[in-house]
Amino acid sequence: MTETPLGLSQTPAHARALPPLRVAVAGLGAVGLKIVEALDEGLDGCVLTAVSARDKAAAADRLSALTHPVPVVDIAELEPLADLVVECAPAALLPAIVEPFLRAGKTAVVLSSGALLANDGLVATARAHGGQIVVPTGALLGLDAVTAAAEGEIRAVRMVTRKPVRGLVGAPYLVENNIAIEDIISPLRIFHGTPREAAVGFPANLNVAVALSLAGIGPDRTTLEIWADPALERNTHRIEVEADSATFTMAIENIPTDNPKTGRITALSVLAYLRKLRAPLRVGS
Ligand SMILES: NC(=O)C1=CN([C@@H]2O[C@H](COP(=O)(O)OP(=O)(O)OC[C@H]3O[C@@H](n4cnc5c(N)ncnc54)[C@H](OP(=O)(O)O)[C@@H]3O)[C@@H](O)[C@H]2O)C=CC1
Ligand SMILES: O=C([O-])CC(=O)C(=O)O
Repeated sequence: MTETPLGLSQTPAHARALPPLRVAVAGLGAVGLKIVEALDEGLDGCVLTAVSARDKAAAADRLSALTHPVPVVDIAELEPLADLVVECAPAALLPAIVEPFLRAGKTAVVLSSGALLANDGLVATARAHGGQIVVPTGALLGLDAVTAAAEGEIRAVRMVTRKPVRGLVGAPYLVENNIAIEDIISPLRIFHGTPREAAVGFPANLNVAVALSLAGIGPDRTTLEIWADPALERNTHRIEVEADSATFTMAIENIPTDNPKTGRITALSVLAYLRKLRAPLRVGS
């Protein structure tokens, strides 16, 4: 971690006094493995206590270098082992991972945020049991500003996503609409609609658009364009917000992980969130 001006990377006294937050990670791909490795190296106030993976033998292999080994268990076995779960698995597994934690009044950090729209009963579950669903900023930026603007009136939120072809190939929307992008030689707009529609058509690509919509004016009023660009190496998102408090434009170019759909900053966003939970000074909301 970069040393901060106020020494935030040092373990604060009160974090040492509180029992560490027990963290489970569900899914050991591009996001999950990075989070697991960082927790194993040590993150103030948190301790990794369990992970879940599709192939337990392969997971044990991937985790063999950990200093503090943890059990690899089925999704259904995670909840008793942790206070908080980080969901970073395929979107279809979202309810199975998150619901037990919410029912126990615990926290679920959700990366497959697009799947929240088809599973919106989870919010009622969280409310009924005192649990909390956290959608981190993930591969995006500026959700603090969008939620602040939403305390006033937001008139419009527009997002334009441009991705390398390899990060989009195979998306259900492209398959269903016979849109071939493998051989394009110039940028092609492949989608214009809402985050709600994109969550169905691009379930592994546009979690960020749903997160933005949940922060602002919702998945039906936010507008979204998706472009496939053969010249791009990075997933790029440009966002414009018009509100009664401010007008702002934000842009991010995400360096991909081994998974071309997922930017490196995604896992770091979760680590930053976890670090803030027990920090004596919290910057950003
Ligand atoms: N909110 C945001 O900003 C972002 C969200 N995402 C989303 O986060 C999620 C994780 O992304 P990423 O890490 O890149 O995805 P990966 O595909 O790299 O990893 C997903 C992992 O989940 C594992 N998995 C599959 N089935 C199970 C199971 N039954 N139990 C436990 N684990 C299982 C897979 O195992 P195996 O490899 O063996 O199949 C794989 O290791 C995705 O839904 C992605 O769309 C991604 C980027 C940004
Ligand atoms: O939306 C996602 O799930 C991932 C994404 O665009 C990115 O990493 O830039």
